[in-house]
Amino acid sequence: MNVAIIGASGYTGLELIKILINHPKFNISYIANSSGEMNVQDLHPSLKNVINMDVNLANAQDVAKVADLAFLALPHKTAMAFAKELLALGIKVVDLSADYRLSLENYEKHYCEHGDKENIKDAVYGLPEYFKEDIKKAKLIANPGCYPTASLLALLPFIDYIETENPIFIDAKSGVSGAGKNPSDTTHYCQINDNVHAYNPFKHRHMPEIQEKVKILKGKELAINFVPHLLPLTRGMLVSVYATLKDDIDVNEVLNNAYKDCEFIRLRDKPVDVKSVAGTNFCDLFVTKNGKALFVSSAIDNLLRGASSQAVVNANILCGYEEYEGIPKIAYVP
Ligand SMILES: NC(=O)C1=CN([C@@H]2O[C@H](COP(=O)(O)OP(=O)(O)OC[C@H]3O[C@@H](n4cnc5c(N)ncnc54)[C@H](OP(=O)(O)O)[C@@H]3O)[C@@H](O)[C@H]2O)C=CC1
Ligand SMILES: CC(=O)N[C@@H](CCC(=O)OP(=O)(O)O)C(=O)O
Repeated sequence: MNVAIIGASGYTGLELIKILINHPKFNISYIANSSGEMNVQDLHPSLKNVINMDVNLANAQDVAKVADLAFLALPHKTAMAFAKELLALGIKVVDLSADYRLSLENYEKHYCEHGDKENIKDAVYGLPEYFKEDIKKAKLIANPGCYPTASLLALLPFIDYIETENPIFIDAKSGVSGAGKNPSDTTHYCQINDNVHAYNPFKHRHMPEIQEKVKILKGKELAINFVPHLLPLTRGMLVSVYATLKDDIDVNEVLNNAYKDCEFIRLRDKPVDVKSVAGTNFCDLFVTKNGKALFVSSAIDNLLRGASSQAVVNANILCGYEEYEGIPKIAYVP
């Protein structure tokens, strides 16, 4: 199947190219950014002698001539304009931005006015472990945020077993590539190097995304206290969930039962780390308890399981391929 990548000059766009070059079923037929008129090797010198393609100025009509499915690796707000046009042209869309992840009401509360109120209703949240049947039938996939991916995979199996009156904390840490390729004061080398800090505590836009999906899947409206941190790493995400158990349960059994048939979840018997998942679609999970205190830890690669490889898994499921086809599994270790 021919596919397009729009936003190919960004960090997640590059990861999409790298995965799709080796994919047994997808063929990259169109790549674009906001300017075009260059070769992909000018954008990404790391792809020299690997792929030789023109980069186009992104245009939905042109996509429709050469592709059946498009990956949108674009900023929020920009993505919805392209998605709307592509869907009208009969192109399936996997959107890596936040534009279709939330209900219309929640989106407009936490982002901005929505420019595609028609399609947001039918978008499917692309967390394969929980929405696979819906993904199979979708035309538009909203790929989850990186923090919600790591947080939901750790938290969801325990929702039925924790005291929901006590605070639930999610302490999350991300590598700097999570902020995209454009540098800012916060991501400047001198600010990030040898440093670590929290940002937007209890106010980050991924908190409502986590809460909304817990409500949909578990029927519970929970106050989840989400605090992200920035780490001096290029890629990687480590999430720690702290909550209180109702009863003395076997926490490993809960996790095992939740994910026993899941290709891309690995249960670890020691606390997880980001390097063991870097370059892969795995989410590694570890759980332990101290009396009623619960600790669940999850690690993903923010650019892959948190974005591009999860997007290709969603496309695999959507197209009726095996979910693991062409998906990276070997980590960048050491
Ligand atoms: N980085 C991460 O870890 C994660 C990112 N995401 C989401 O994925 C999306 C992409 O993120 P990321 O790759 O980090 O972002 P980058 O900032 O690295 O890249 C953005 C891309 O969008 C392109 N672009 C911007 N405006 C336009 C336009 N009007 N027309 C065509 N192309 C345009 C840019 O092209 P140009 O070079 O021409 O400006 C660039 O290729 C975002 O929505 C982000 O929130 C989701 C999960 C994790
Ligand atoms: C380190 C860093 O800045 N991370 C980004 C999240 C990136 C991401 O996955 O989320 P979206 O797709 O919702 O942008 C942030 O905190 O906004």
